Formats: sequence, structure tokens, C-alpha cells
Amino acid sequence: MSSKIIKIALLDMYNGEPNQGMRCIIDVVNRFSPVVSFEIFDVRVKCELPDINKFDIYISTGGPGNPLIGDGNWDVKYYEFIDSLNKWNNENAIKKHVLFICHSFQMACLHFGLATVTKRNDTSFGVMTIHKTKEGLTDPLFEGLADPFYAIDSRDYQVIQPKLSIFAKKGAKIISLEKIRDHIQYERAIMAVRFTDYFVGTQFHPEADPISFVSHLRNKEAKEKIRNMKGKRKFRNMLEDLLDDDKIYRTNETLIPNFLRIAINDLMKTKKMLSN
Ligand SMILES: NC(=O)CC[C@H](N)C(=O)O
Repeated sequence: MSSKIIKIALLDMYNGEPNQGMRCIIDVVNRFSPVVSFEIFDVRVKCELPDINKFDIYISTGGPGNPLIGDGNWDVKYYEFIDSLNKWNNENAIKKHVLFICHSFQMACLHFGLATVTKRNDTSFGVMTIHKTKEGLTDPLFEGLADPFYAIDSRDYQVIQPKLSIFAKKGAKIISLEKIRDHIQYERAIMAVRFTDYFVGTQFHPEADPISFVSHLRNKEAKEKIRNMKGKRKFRNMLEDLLDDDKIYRTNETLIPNFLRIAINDLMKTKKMLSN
């Protein structure tokens, strides 16, 4: 392993399926390459998980399938792993920072007992508006993002029905919500949660960049499916949103970089304190 000061573990939850998430996350992480190094762990195919003594920051990716179901092996280990990181943070001065994305976010919400995860009536895919809650307005993860801001969403499942007493007991906070859908009476899903000062997660894909989205649409079937789902006009509007500097580019350039900057600053401070 390299001798760079901060070590990042990327928990690949894609189950061996082709995806854009890994490339995008690596691209963002590489912007911090003077100070960080990273290693990838294939959680679902190889049941690989990092040694928590060796890594400071963890990014757990999106992934396919039903977040309520694992194979009884990797999912059990994954949950034990999250518990061990949480325990570490309760007992140690130098903290472990974790970002949960999409599939991982759904699993974390379930694991911490914060909400219910159900299948949506239809797939959510595309450029979506994300609304900050009151807590989200001051959360450093969203600093530099407008309210609402824009993100790529790609999912069949949703995190809903928050158990507010458990949120209160754990000190967790809902920091963003789905857009208000005027004509539909569905509950707005939870789009991001601050689990603790060091664990945070988003239902959307903060790593996504316009190229990743367009690559996905090069698959004819995927394109037709989405065009039919949205209708021609909405589909075109979405493509236009992709090119807007203030939308997907902004989120890509802001959210994970905020997470990494906050984590790196904290780690540099506490590591230095302990070495003095
Ligand atoms: N992109 C994702 O990670 C999707 C998460 C989950 N498999 C869903 O369909 O909702």
C-alpha cells in the first residue's frame, strides 16, 4: 500500500455488473490524489471487506437489486463491518468516515432501523431535483449546493416512513427529500441522511457526471425505456439539464469533494494531535 497519508476503501457493491459508479467515484477520489490513496473491495461477488485498522475513509457504492435481500453471507459481513466502524468511532479519537451511496444508503437506513425500504411503483431514473430539509440547509455535506439542487437518481426502491423516535434517539437527521409531486399522493422519499458526525448517505448518485449518464443512454434499450417512461419532451429537457453547469456538474464537483475535504481535515487534525 502507498505511503500517502489518508487511505480510502471503496466498497464496490455492484455485484459484478457493468456500471458507471466506480469510474465516477475513482475520478472524484483522484482529485485528492496528492494526499489520498485508495483500494477497491468487491463486497458482493468476493465478499471482500477492508481491515478497518488500515483505512480512514470508506465510500460504499450503489448497486443492483433488492436492498432487503443479500445472500446471507456478504450482507451479514457488510452489516457487521458497519457495526465495527461505528464501534470504532465510539471508542477512538481518530474517526472513520463513511459515505453510503444509493444501494448502500438503503441498506444503512434499514440496518440502523431508521425507516422502511419498499419497491417504487416505477423506476426513478434521470436528473432529479433534491430538496434540502431544515437540517440539510446547514449540513456541511451540501455546502455550495443550492436548494433545491440536482442529482442523478437511478433506482427501483425507496426509503420512506422514517421512524422519527429512532432518528432522535440516534441523533440521525434527514437532510434531503424527494421533490414534491403535485398530482400524486405518494410520500416523499428520504434522499439523504446524516447518520452520525462521521457517517452520511445519499439515495441519489453524487458521483455521477454527465458522461456517465450519456454512456448509459448509448444502450438502445435503456434509452428507449427511459424515453418511453418520461415522454419525448421531458427526456429532451433532461438532456438539457445534463449540460447545465449548475446541475449535475455542480453536484459532482461539490458533494463528494465536501465529504472528502471534511474527512481529510478532521483526520489531519486528529492524527497530528495524537502524534504531537
Ligand atoms: N443505483 C442503485 O444503487 C440502486 C439501488 C437499488 N438497487 C434500487 O434499485 O433502488
